[in-house]
Amino acid sequence: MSVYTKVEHDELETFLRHYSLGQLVEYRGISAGIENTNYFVTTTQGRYVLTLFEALSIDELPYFLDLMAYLAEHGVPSAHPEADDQGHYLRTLNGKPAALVVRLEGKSVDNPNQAQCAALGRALGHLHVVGQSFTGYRENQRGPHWWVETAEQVLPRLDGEDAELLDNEIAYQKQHRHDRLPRGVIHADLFRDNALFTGNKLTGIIDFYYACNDVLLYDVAVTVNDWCCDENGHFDAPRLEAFLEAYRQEREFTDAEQEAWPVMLRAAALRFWLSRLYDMHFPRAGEITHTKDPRVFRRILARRIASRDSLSLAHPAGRDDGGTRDEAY
Ligand SMILES: Nc1ncnc2c1ncn2[C@@H]1O[C@H](COP(=O)(O)OP(=O)(O)OP(=O)(O)O)[C@@H](O)[C@H]1O
Ligand SMILES: N[C@@H](CCO)C(=O)O
Repeated sequence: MSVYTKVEHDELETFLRHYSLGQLVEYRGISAGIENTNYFVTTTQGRYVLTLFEALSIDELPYFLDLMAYLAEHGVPSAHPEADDQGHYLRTLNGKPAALVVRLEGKSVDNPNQAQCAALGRALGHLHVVGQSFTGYRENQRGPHWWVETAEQVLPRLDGEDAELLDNEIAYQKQHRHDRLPRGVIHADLFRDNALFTGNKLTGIIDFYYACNDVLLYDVAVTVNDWCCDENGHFDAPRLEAFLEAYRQEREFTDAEQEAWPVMLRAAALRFWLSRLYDMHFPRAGEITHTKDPRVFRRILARRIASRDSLSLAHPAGRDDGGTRDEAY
């Protein structure tokens, strides 16, 4: 249950007086999510999500809230933040930075179909295109420097094979620079639990709190590693093709991106293997965790290493059998 900061009825009523959103009808805590405290809030005028930010600082938050507003205004299915009577998206509630955003219809999907992958691919392509004109800037806090620092912390806790795989992958990634790849705003955490659907209609992308400016192809790789493969990391060709085809309708991949694809899929797998390893070995005090299994991303990484010669953006179905080489990991 992720309600770290309790909000009483009167506190919420007082808070809502700073907005033109009508009277409070009801509210309840949301159990999903790990980072922040979230409540569903219904007023006489509409339905909203109230987030109390538990870790991000007040200085960091305008980037995310301005980005969410910008994307919602530029045709990316997402939730627009609500401005208060001073025109600000951010206020304070119970000592925590807090924001209200529009509550989207729909639910996340555990087993997305081709049509849902296509809807998401199109939305991500559109986000990457319109994001080019967003003026905010934020470094990726989970980029190569973070990989190296985090690997140093988790390595002593890993067994020999895992430690070797992690060490080798960091060394491999260091040999690859991506200076020629298109960059811009990326979501950076577009997993299945961060998109809502009603049927095959994508009602919105949520949880922009890892968004940053980085390589666009990395965002594509993060997303397909979660949406378009099975639990062993095998790509599902129809879903992968549906995603990439729809993405391409918004933005064509460059030759440099085609070339970098196998490396990028590995980088994306490494990032989430590392964060899950870190969360498992160094749980935050007082956190009621929904700890996610690091082994899923170890398998995905091993699979991407094994199938490196067959991974292609031009022919995504390729040959993802990985031969027998991944047995070595
Ligand atoms: N705008 C929205 N509309 C509808 N539901 C939302 C919206 N924003 C969040 N939710 C719901 O709240 C849940 C938690 O939100 P979110 O994933 O942003 O949590 P978090 O704790 O901020 O992030 P994380 O998942 O990274 O820990 C989501 O799974 C979703 O059910
Ligand atoms: N999407 C992440 C957790 C939140 O950042 C994961 O599945 O490991």
